[in-house]
Amino acid sequence: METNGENAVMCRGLKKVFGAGTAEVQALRGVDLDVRQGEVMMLVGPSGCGKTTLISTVAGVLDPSEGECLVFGRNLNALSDRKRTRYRGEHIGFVFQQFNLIGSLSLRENVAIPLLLNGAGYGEALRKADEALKKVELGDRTDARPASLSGGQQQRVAIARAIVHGPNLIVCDEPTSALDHITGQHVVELLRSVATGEGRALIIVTHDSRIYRYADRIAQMDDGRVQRVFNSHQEFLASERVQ
Ligand SMILES: Nc1ncnc2c1ncn2[C@@H]1O[C@H](COP(=O)(O)OP(=O)(O)OP(=O)(O)O)[C@@H](O)[C@H]1O
Repeated sequence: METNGENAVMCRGLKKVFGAGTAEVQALRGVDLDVRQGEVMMLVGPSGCGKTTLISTVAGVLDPSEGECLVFGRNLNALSDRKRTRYRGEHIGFVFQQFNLIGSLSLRENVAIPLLLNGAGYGEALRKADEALKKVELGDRTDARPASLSGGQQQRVAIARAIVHGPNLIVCDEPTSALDHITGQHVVELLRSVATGEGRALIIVTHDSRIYRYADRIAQMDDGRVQRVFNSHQEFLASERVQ
């Protein structure tokens, strides 16, 4: 993966329209956003302002209606479906509010899924899954089923699954909202430790003010646009107090 020191993510004039006619929704109305390598960028803003649409577009899951988004210098939307799926599978990891684990599979099988989708052999995939589970301190539970774990532990399995293939960009949609305060903090600390560094970046959509302090920068969205980017959580909280 070449990085050349460029931004991890660079969005310019990103627009996304869902539906048509009277059902038309302009979810993104011209987003400009840079995410630097090595940083944790949090996206905040009221419900419906376009946060999930933005990270889905950045991650190449949705096509923008207009504008451009480069991920490590690459325009995913210019790639064929096959190449884009491959790029996503190799370089991007996803963590959601719901852990989305498969109940009938063991933890190690759940975590191995991205590698198997990328074409890895079964044995190698399981070995790497075990390593990822160790990183999230569940190395002693590899054969367990998800239902036997607490919510925080299940989210840690979901993080192991998001990092098992060594992605450069991890996008998270409300990763702590189903967790209690302390567990949520542990989960974000873990995400920070595994997902940042040169050639990497972490984007977290959140409503959870208790985790703002783990952000390097906070982008505030409203009405389909990034209205302002704060250089620290203190700066963001100070602006909230003024309003
Ligand atoms: N697939 C879709 N089809 C039609 N409209 C959609 C679709 N996905 C999102 N929208 C609409 O786009 C707008 C932005 O939605 P989005 O989920 O990105 O907001 P959000 O900021 O993530 O909200 P929340 O914080 O509630 O999750 C909303 O009006 C939503 O109803």
